[in-house]
Amino acid sequence: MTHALQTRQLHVQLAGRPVLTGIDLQITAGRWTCVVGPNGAGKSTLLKALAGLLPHSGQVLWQGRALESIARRERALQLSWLGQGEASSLDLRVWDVAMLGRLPHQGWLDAPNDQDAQMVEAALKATQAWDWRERTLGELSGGERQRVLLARAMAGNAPIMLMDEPLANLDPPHQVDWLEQVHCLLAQGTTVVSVLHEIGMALHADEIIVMAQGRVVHHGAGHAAETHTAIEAVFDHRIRIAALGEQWAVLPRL
Ligand SMILES: Nc1ncnc2c1ncn2[C@@H]1O[C@H](COP(=O)(O)OP(=O)(O)OP(=O)(O)O)[C@@H](O)[C@H]1O
Repeated sequence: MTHALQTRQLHVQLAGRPVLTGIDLQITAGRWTCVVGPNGAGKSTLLKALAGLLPHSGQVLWQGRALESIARRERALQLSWLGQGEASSLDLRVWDVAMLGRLPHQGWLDAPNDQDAQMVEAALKATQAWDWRERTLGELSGGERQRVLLARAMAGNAPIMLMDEPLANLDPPHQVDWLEQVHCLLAQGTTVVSVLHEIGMALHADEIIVMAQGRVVHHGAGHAAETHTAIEAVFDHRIRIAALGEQWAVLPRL
């Protein structure tokens, strides 16, 4: 089995405080892995460390290679990133924002070519953001902006895609669209890792990493009963995961 991403004894400190402690992970290539856990558990920090965006101790490996040995440009081609609440310039046109996703494919000072334009068009259409291509980001709602940023990440066409709370601000139909976009990415062989608070959506993932207090407390299949038990426990049994046909419902335990 190929591992798209691995960590060995990963530790991260922020402002002198340990935030991730001794994380050993193996993330399977071509599958969707979802990271869940309570606020402050370290999910975003883990995603950033996997992306090489944070100083850390221990090892992060991409396709078996130590992150330090991979040049910046190659990293940008290998991995796309959709961050949480990104401060993109609100004056930029939607088209230009999505085109930023093509930067790693372009030479220094080169204008975008036809292939770049085709990829951007396909990504904006996939997230139903095409009609806004001439508008600026500042003229869009939070959920609409999120769909443009998702298009930017998809336009990069990287084999690994990391997304931190991609469903934030999306209404239910667009959350379902996102799930379908993930399935399209998986069909192309992309490895997807996402942090989600929407547990009902997360349960559709192939694998789930359950975190608490800077540690991984469980890593298992999204459909496995042990995974559901671990999720309920990490949320202090305030939620219950119940089977509903071939899916699951996440219910508040009142
Ligand atoms: N820049 C920072 N400096 C210091 N501490 C930080 C910083 N960023 C995050 N932390 C702390 O690190 C811990 C983990 O934060 P992180 O954002 O990874 O959690 P999370 O699981 O993604 O939370 P949430 O679900 O609320 O988004 C928290 O206790 C947080 O307060």
